[in-house]
Amino acid sequence: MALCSAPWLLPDGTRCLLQTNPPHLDLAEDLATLLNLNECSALNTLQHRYRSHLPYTYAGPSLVAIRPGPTSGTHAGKVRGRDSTAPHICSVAQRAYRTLLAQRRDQAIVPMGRSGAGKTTSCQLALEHLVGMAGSVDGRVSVEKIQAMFTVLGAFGAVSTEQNSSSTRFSMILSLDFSAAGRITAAHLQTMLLERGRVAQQPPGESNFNVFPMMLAGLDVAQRTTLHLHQVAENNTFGIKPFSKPEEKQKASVAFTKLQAAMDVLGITAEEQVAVWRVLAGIHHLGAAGACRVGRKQFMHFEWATHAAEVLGCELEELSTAVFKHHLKQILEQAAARSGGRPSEEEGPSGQKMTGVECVEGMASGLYEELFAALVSMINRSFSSQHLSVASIAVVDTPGFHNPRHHGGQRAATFEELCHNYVHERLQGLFYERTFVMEMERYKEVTGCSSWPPHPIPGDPRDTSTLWQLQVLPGSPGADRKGLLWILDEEVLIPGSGDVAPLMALLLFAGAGYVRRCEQALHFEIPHQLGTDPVRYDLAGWVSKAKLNLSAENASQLLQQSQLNALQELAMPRRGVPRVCRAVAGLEGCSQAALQRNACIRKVFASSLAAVRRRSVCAQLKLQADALTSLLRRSQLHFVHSLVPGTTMEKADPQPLDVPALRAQLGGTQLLDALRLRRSGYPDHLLLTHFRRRFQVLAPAVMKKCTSAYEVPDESKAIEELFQALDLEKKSVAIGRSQVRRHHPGCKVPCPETQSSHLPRPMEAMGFRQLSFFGLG
Ligand SMILES: Nc1ncnc2c1ncn2[C@@H]1O[C@H](COP(=O)(O)OP(=O)(O)OP(=O)(O)O)[C@@H](O)[C@H]1O
Repeated sequence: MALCSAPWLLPDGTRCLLQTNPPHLDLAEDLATLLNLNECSALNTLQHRYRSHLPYTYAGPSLVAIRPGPTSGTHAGKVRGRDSTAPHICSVAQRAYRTLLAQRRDQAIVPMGRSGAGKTTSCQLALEHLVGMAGSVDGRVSVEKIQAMFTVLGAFGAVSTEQNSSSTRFSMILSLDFSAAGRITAAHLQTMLLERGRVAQQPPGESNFNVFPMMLAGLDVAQRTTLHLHQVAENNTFGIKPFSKPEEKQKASVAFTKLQAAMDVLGITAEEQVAVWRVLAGIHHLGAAGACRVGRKQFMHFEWATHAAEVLGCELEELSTAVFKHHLKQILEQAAARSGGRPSEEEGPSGQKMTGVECVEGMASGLYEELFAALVSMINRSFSSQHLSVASIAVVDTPGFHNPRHHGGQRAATFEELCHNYVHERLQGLFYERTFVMEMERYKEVTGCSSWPPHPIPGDPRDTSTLWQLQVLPGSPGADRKGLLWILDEEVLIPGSGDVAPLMALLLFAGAGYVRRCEQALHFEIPHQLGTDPVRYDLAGWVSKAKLNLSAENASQLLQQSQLNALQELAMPRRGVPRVCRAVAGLEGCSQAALQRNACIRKVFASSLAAVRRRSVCAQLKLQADALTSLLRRSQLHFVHSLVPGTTMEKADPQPLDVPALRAQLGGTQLLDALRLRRSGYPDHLLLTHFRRRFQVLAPAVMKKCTSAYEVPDESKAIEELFQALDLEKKSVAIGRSQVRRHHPGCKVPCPETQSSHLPRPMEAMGFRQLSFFGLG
C-alpha cells in the first residue's frame, strides 16, 4: 500500500504506530491504493469490481459494499477461505476478531448507508461468520440461533416498502462476548428507537410490521377462533389486514411457519408464543374498534373493543380506562396544572388535549413496544450465560438513510424518517470523529505539528449537516443549543397553535438558511448528507407525534395486570426497568459485560435528568441516539459503507449502476477525504503492550518473562529485549531517549525521524510490511 505509514512510538513511550497492511492485498481491492485518488478513479474502480461480481472494496480500514444483484445470494464475493483478507464483510468480522484477541479491546462493526443498501444482510453475515468461526463455550450461541434471531427481528421489527421487503425500523446492537481463548461466551441484544407509531400509521406504499399479515395467514383455525381473528373487520384503522392474493397468502403462511420455527430455536415456549399472538390480536382488534372522532372519547365499535379486552385478559372497562381515561393521579395532576395555568401531561407540551384516535393509537403502539421488548428479553434469555469474558464484538444495525426521492417517490418524508436520518447522521458524526478528529489529535500530540494535514479536510458533519447544526446552533429560538428534535419540544412549541408551531420554529431556521421552505404548505427541505442529499419533509401531524401519549405509557401496566398469566409473564422481565429508559429493550442480563453495557445506557439517561423529567418524546429520541453512540464509543469501530447500485431494484445481476446516485452516496460518506488523510499521516497505532503481546510468541524467553502473574512488565524494555531476541539490527530499532527530526513529506514542521528495519519472516507472515521506530525525546 502506497501509504506514508511510518510506525513510531508516542512520546509517553506507550504506543507505536505501524503499517499493518494485510499481505497479498490486490491493489484493486483497496481504494487507498489508487495512484490518483479522486472521485472519478474511485468510481471507476468500484464500477469495474462490481461488474466483475466483486461488490466489496476496501477504503483503508473501512469497507465499501455495493448491494449485489438479486441472484448473487448473500455470499456474493465470498470470502476466499478462512484466512482470506479479500474485501468482504466476513474479512471485516475476522479483522475485528483478531484485533479483539490481540488487544483485548471491544470492537464494533458499524454499517451505514441508504435504506435497502444491505446493512442488515451485512450484519447477519458478519455475525454468522463470527459465530461459525469462533464457536461458543457451551453452545448458547449458534449460527442457527443467529439466523433465528434475524427471522424474528425481521418479522417484528421490519416493514415492506416498495424497495425492500424487510426494511428495518429499529436500531440494534448485538454484542458477542468472547473468552480469553477466543470462544463466544454469550450474546446480548439491545434495541432502541423502534418506530412504534408504524403500528397505527403507515406512509402510502408501505406496510405495517411484517408480522401482522404473516400471523393472519399462518394461524390455524382453532387459534384464529380463540383470538377472534376468524372474521376480518371491514375497516381496520391501523391498516392491519390479510393479504388478498392467494400467492401472497401462501408466502405469508410459509413465512409464519418459519417464524414459529425460529421462535422454537430461540427457546420461546408454545405458551409464550400464544401470548405473543394474543398481544398482536389485541392490537388488531383495537384498530378495528377505532375511536369516535367527535363527542366523548370512546371506542367506535364496541364489539371489537370487547374482543381486544378478552384476548388481552382484561375487562372492557379496564381497557377503556387505560386507553381513554388516565389514572386518578394524572387527573389530579391535570386539575392542579390547570389551576396553575400550566399545560398538563395529558394535554401534552403544546397544550392540546389528546384525541380519542390518538389514545387508541397510543395504546396500540405502547403494546407493540412492550411486546417487542419482551421478545428481545426472550432472545437474550436464550443467548445469556455467566461465563467470564474479556472483550466483545458488537454488530450494529440501524434503519438506513431515508429519502422518498431515491425511488422517484412523490411523497415527502415523515417525522419517523427524520428520526432515522438523525440516527444515521449521528453515526456519520462518529465516523468523522474517529477518522478525522482523533487522527489529527493523535498526530498533533505526537509530533507537535499543528499544520497537518497539508490539504483541507472536509467539514465536520456535526457542524455542517443540518440536523447537527440545528442541534448546536447558538441563538436558536428560546434556548441556547437546541436541535431539530428539540424544536418540536415544549420549550419552543407555542401552546394551542397546533402544527403551526414547529412550522414557525422551522421558519426561523429557514431564515438562517439551514432549512429551505418548499412551496407546499408545511413542507420543508433539509440538506442532509453534507448537502448532497436534500430531503423534503411534510410537517403535518408532527406536533401530535412529538407529544407524550399517556395511553402508550399505560400499555405496560395493562399487560402486567392482565388476568392471563402468560401475558403477565411477558411483561415480567421489564418490571424493574425505569420508565425513563423503557424505549430501550434488552436492559436485562447478568454477565459482567451485559451489566456494563446496560450501565452505560442507564448513565446516558441519568445524565439528562431535566429532559427525562419533562418526559419529552423528542428528548427520549435524542437520548436513545446518545445511548447508541455511547455504547459504540467504548469500542474500536469498523465502518462498512453500504451503497445502493441504483435507484430502482433491477432483476439483472449485476444491476446496471446509476453513476450519479453512486457519486452522491460516495460524496456523503467522506471516504475519499478519509483516505487522503490516511495517506499523509500515520494510519495505524498499537499500544506497546498490544505490540508485545502480538509478537512475543516469536521469542519464548521474553514471553515467559513478560507473562509472569506477579510482575507488570516494563513495555519499552520488553520490546527492546524482544528485538534483541529476534536478532534485529540494533541501529534499526531505536527505542532510546534521543530524538532525530526530519522534514516529513507534505509537512512544514520537522517530524520525528523514522528508521526502517528489516522484518523477520514470521512478522511479515503476520501481516507487517514495514516496521520502524523513532527515538524518544
Ligand atoms: N450481500 C448481499 N447479497 C445478496 N443480497 C443482498 C446483499 N445485501 C443486501 N441484499 C438484498 O438487498 C435487500 C436489502 O437488504 P437489507 O434489508 O439488508 O438492506 P438494509 O440496508 O438493511 O435496509 P434498511 O435500511 O431499509 O433496513 C434485501 O432483499 C437483501 O436480500
